[in-house]
Amino acid sequence: MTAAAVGTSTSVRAEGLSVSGLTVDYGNGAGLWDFDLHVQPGEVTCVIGRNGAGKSSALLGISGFVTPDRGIVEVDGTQLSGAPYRRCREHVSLVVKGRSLFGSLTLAENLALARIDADEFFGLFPQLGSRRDVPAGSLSGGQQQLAAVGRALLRDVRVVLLDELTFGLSPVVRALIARVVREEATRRQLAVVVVEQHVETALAIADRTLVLSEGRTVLDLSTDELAAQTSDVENTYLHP
Ligand SMILES: Nc1ncnc2c1ncn2[C@@H]1O[C@H](COP(=O)(O)OP(=O)(O)OP(=O)(O)O)[C@@H](O)[C@H]1O
Repeated sequence: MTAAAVGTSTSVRAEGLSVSGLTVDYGNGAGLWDFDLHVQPGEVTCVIGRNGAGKSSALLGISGFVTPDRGIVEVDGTQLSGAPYRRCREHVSLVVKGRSLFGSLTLAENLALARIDADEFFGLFPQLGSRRDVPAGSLSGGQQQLAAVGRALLRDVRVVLLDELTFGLSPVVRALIARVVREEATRRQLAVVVVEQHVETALAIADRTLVLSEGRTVLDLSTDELAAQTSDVENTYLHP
């Protein structure tokens, strides 16, 4: 990776998240090249592809946790700049793989730290109500993932990036998360990007789906187009 290529400027205003030419070159032949994306407020875009395709690199480059070699990231027409914590605080929620709560703090304390309205949160996930004052580290994996997703969706941001949000979860919890993400994207007019390995999740929540292979976008599909070629996409780009 080279020094930050993302500076500060304002271009023609486009609502939502716009990414153009995002390139993350790890210097070992792997990474992400010339990644383009536009997600309008209220839309969900899924990014799918097999292991190592570059999906996480896209989210890390957008959020600034990895410094892109090239590319422009804009939220509502304003180019993002600055350290990752600033980007995440002001514009972007990012849920990474694994759990992203403070394990020694209670669920309620985790929410307070992110300035989330607890009533709104427990309205989304009433099944977590009884776990409110339990240390987040002692919640089950699925409960922690629900909490991390809810916290990301309810923060005062315009863009939500979710990496493998259904990884390792039961079908019931996967369906619950998918429903909440879809509903909150619409209700809060969020631009949401979801990295996924399951076409079924993309079919359930996405307006568009990008398929990555070896660091490049090989397909950009509407949900109808994805439904029409699900087995081709799975056989060519998802299965080993
Ligand atoms: N810090 C790094 N240094 C060197 N190579 C890296 C680094 N991070 C990722 N890579 C490589 O870049 C490529 C893309 O990785 P990335 O994690 O973005 O893929 P992914 O599609 O998210 O994969 P997975 O589904 O397995 O998480 C892979 O070949 C990976 O090995």
